[in-house]
Amino acid sequence: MHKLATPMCDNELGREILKQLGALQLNGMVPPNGMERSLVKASMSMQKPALMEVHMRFMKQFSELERDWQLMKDPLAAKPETRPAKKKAVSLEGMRSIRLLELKVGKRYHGRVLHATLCADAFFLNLIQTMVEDEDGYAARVMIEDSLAGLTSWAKVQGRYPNGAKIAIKAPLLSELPDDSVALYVNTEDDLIVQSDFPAVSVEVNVWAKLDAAALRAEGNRLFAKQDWTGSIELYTKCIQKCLDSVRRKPTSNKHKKKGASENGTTSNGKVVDETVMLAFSNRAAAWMKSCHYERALKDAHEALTLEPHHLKSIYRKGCALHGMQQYELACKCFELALEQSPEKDIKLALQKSQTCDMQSRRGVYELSKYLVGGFEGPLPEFSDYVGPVEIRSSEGRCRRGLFVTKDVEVGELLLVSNALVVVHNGNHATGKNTSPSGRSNALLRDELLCSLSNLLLKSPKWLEQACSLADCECHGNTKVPPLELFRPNSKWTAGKEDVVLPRLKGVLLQNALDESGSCTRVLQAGRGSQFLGLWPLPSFINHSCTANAVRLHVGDALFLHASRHLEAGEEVTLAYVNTLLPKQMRHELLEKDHWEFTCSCSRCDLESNLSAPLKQVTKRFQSLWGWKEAVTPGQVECFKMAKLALRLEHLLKQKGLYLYERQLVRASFFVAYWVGYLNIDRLGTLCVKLPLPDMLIDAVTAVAPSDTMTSFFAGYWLKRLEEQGASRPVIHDAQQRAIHIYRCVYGNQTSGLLKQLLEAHEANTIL
Ligand SMILES: C[S@@+](CC[C@H](N)C(=O)[O-])C[C@H]1O[C@@H](n2cnc3c(N)ncnc32)[C@H](O)[C@@H]1O
Repeated sequence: MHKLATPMCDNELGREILKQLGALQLNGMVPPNGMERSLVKASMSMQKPALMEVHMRFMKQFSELERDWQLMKDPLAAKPETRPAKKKAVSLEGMRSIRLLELKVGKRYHGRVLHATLCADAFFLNLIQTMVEDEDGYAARVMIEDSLAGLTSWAKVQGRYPNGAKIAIKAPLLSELPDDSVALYVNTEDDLIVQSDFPAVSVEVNVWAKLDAAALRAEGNRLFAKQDWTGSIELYTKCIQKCLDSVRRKPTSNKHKKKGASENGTTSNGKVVDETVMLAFSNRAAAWMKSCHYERALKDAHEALTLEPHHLKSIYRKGCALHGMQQYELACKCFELALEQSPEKDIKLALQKSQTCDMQSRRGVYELSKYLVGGFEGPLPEFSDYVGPVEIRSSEGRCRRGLFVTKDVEVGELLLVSNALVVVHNGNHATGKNTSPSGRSNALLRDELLCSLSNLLLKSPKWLEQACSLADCECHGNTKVPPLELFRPNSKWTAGKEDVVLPRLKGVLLQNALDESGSCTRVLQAGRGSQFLGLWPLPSFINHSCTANAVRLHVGDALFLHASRHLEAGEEVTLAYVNTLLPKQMRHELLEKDHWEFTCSCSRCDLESNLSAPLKQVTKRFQSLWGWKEAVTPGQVECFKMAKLALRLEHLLKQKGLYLYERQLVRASFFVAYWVGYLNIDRLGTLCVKLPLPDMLIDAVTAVAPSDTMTSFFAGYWLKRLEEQGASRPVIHDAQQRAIHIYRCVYGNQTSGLLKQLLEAHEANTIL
């Protein structure tokens, strides 16, 4: 039964209505359970169509409810009431605009105003609820808390907040609701101003109208110094507009305009029309840069240079914008040009950075050693993207597209490097194009990621096109193979006409966002939370396999993809989306839980399906014992049971007469059962003697997941054990070579010395 919350209203009539509504509920005349929940759920993602649909359904039911009640009480009272006259002394003076998508959950925006249109009929339960749409077409649910006094019926509420009315929300706050959803919260009615109450935008215009162009630029500089990039951009824009308006008004300026006017109305004939406008363009370029709008920064730097070709800061800013767009070669040229004018340290450093990135993106050579040893400490570096010997191609079956190698590739060879479009961390620090620190649940991480992504895509047509090229949940026919140029630094790429809607973006994230889990994932992130969720464009084309052949190594926001096996030219590159050292049924459950929306039918899954009934029983037993999997030292009884299960499996494998490779695949699925036996060899005695040698298990897990943490951990453990037992030198040498090979699968083509160092560091931490 749907339950109405306690009303916020102390009005007699309001209480009466709610009491009557309560009575109606008992007669079954209530919105179905979950209706309100669907509304808030829909509002979380600001998907206008979904939000509207639930809102309308709710509205309809609510209005029927109220009409029934009115008719019951007094048939005449059912007529809509007129809007109560309500005059307020309101002012929006000095407040700057903000858009819905710019709002962050939990942050109140003082001094900002959200201009919007009511796009649904308002209604109320314990507070007034309605929907607004901002000028970008994004919609949100609004909850007006302190608003019931004098508005005790649906008709009155609608009269006060009529559909289509323009409103302004002062100091907006996107607030989290108890069920993890978000809504725009307005604490008092005074913060929500309906248009007829105020002379809309004109107040704001008047404030700035009083200032001349130089004062507007100075005001922009002041906001820039306060790191208010959006605010400074607004003021530089007003300054530019003012200058251009005055130029247009002067008859002499029209002559300039005819000769070589750019689209902004400035001249490109080398003569400086107005220093103020040039500086405003240049400063706005800096502000765009700071908010990661690199294309816009480039355009403004270009405008400034059209007016003053030798303006040092504009040349430097143009270089920075090009660097941000991964046009490293062109960026270097700008910095070299700037250095000819002034040997400033900042310019030298910028040149060095662009040269390094240029080299990395062309040759795929990265210096990772200092992040691999030394506990991954130190500041996070910037790595450029790199597209190695890979291509995107149509893939068979349900996979649509996939990533394939274009030549034979050896173990450890770097296939690509990709920086996150967006990433959110469940921990402390975060950097990158668009990252945000938090301490949130998985669902909220996803929402935060969606919010960051939708903001980011407004900033660059290239990022937008990259996101649009990815698959979404509904398989909306996205089988087009995008050109690799879209992902390659320094490439010539021209923007298409991509557009994206939020529901599709949500689908894109569900299908492509990667986290820290999976058998072929290693994370090196100094000082960050270990949990993250992000979107890396090119790696999003890699399909899943339960015997994957590549590994992703996360260093900061960069994802390094290495081959973890030898690959032949034309072979598909695969990653394990989930932990693959588990039985088929558990792998499939994990894939399903992670919203991947496919059932893996790789040869390993097929093999396990073919072993059907007997393997099913072992799996069931394994799952029931799996509860204590994380415990390093489970009780002796559990260890005994697990080890016995491994023996039962060995018996089954013998009976079925499988090939060695097939046996390895199945053993790897029950890795934990063997592992517990080996770890407790001293406690379990004769039982463990019957288990196959640990070398066989290492081979099995290497065959399935050469880069899994467990694989390298186990190889390191066994090496240490052999040394302690005083095994012969050749035996220890072989174990060491095998462990180093496994480390190469994980960390890529590092020197043998470095891999040995890593192995020793690992051994020191091994629990024995
Ligand atoms: C990260 S995308 C991989 C690229 C995707 N195939 C494409 O065309 O863009 C993940 C989606 O690819 C599909 N996929 C990945 N691996 C698969 C597999 N082994 N079998 C079937 N579909 C798979 C699923 O639809 C999955 O949700």
